[in-house]
Amino acid sequence: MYRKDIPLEERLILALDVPSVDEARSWVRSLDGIVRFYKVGLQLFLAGHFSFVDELVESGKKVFLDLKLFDIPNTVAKAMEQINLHGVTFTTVHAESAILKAAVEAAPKVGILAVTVLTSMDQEDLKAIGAGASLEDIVIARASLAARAGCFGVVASGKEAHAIRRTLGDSLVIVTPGVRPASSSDRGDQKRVVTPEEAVKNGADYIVVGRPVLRARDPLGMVEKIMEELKQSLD
Ligand SMILES: O=C(O)c1cc(=O)[nH]c(=O)n1[C@@H]1O[C@H](COP(=O)(O)O)[C@@H](O)[C@H]1O
Repeated sequence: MYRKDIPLEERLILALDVPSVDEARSWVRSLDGIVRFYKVGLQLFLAGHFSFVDELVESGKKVFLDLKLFDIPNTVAKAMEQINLHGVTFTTVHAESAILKAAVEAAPKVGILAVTVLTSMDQEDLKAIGAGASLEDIVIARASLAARAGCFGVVASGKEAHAIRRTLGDSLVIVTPGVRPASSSDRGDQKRVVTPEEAVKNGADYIVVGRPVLRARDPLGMVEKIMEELKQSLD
């Protein structure tokens, strides 16, 4: 079951996967009063650095800084110390025990989300890198590491959200990307997709959406549709 204490306007995290700060600003402006939570990923961070992150935070938006850190614990801890200075709500770290523990310790002000298995991967992709276990077992193993390391939550596909809830209860928030509204036929590079409704029903607390909004003919209409679907899916 998803967490009940999160306002509806914060459950949709818009992925600002755009090449410039100007474009990002224009999205945020056009969604003022509708979307309150934004994800800054590698592309935009490399364009706008922390000054754009600070601008978003100062304007009252919540920021998910998605840099998917993966390095030795000391290096991740030093990077996390920088992130800890900027008022971001969530940031991502790949799920390995010592790395997660180092990240949590170094950034007490940031909600650390452990990346389980990317939504662009399927069982075949895992096999190709020598992982013999089932995709779901790997997601559960990584989510369990996240819980033990004191992470705030995990990034996981809506396909495995239910299994995470079944195994770990509601100790972690679940942030779900790879979301495609039923009307959207374009999955892009995503292999494990769910609708907003399926994500919530399976236990996701937040959904992350990029291209279905950014490439929509009517982006505002798409956001409203997703919000409405979220609202209907919450009890
Ligand atoms: O950490 C993430 O946010 C993430 C994890 C994951 O497993 N899959 C995934 O798609 N994402 C991010 O979620 C967003 C999804 O974008 P769209 O596929 O365009 O909706 C992108 O910014 C990805 O970087």
